[in-house]
Amino acid sequence: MPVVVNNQKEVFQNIVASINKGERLLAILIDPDKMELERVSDFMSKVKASIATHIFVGGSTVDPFKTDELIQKLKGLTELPIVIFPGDVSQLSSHAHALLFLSLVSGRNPEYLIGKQIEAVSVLRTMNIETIPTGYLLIENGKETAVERVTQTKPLSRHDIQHIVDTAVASQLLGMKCIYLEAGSGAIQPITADIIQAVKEELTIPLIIGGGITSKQQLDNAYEAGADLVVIGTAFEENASFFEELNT
Ligand SMILES: CC(C)=CCC/C(C)=C/CC/C(C)=C/CC/C(C)=C/COP(=O)(O)OP(=O)(O)O
Ligand SMILES: O=P(O)(O)OC[C@@H](O)CO
Ligand SMILES: [Mg+2]
Repeated sequence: MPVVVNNQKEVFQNIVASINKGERLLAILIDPDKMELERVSDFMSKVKASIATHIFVGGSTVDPFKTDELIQKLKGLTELPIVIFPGDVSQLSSHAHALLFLSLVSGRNPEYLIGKQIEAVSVLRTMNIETIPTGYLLIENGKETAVERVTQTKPLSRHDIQHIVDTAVASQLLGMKCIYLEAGSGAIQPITADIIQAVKEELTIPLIIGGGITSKQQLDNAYEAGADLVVIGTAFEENASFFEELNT
């Protein structure tokens, strides 16, 4: 069987089309380890009434099979594209619409630069899922993050903006279709406007921003600075009324 990977590029192309129309995209990140299946239906009715445009599913550590179970359930409850944001190969599911094919380019751990990706190929061969090559940059936020622990890598200094920009541009030159600047789940300080602006200025591909965004103001700040798609997880996990705040 020929190797993978899909000719449909719908999710990515729709992201680009939306950006070109000036739309602001918002992904709600659902962590399979933190979302009980009984709660999904109620949660998704709030998502439906919100400004969310995408569902991301993933976690830095997740029980095998939980992702697939959750995605199957989500599919009956939403029309939004469901995109896997994987911490590991065990999170791949044939039921998702797309997969962020991440490489952790801020780190120097070969497992997360190319090892997991090679491991994923034998699984991808069995599914027909759109893959979106994504350069993933972890930026320090003031406390150690789960991604740092799991990958045994150091985040980039938030003060060395030039190095962050150069890392993002190198990723684009390597052929990445998206850049994801990550402050980490529950970050004390989200990615700053200065960093977003400087990176956006030199990129021609979509820019994803996530980590530590817990207010409408912070969300708007990220868009104003140049974020194309913002990812929010923890704020929805910890504060059910955040959905209402977003709709104001
Ligand atoms: C391409 C494939 C199959 C795998 C990629 C593997 C790579 C490079 C992963 C990048 C590093 C990593 C562990 C990313 C995790 C991304 C993620 C889903 C973060 C969200 O989880 P958190 O919310 O940070 O952590 P908690 O689970 O602790 O809340
Ligand atoms: O959970 P939060 O802090 O919203 O972060 C979202 C995502 O970028 C984490 O990988
Ligand atoms: Mg989390």
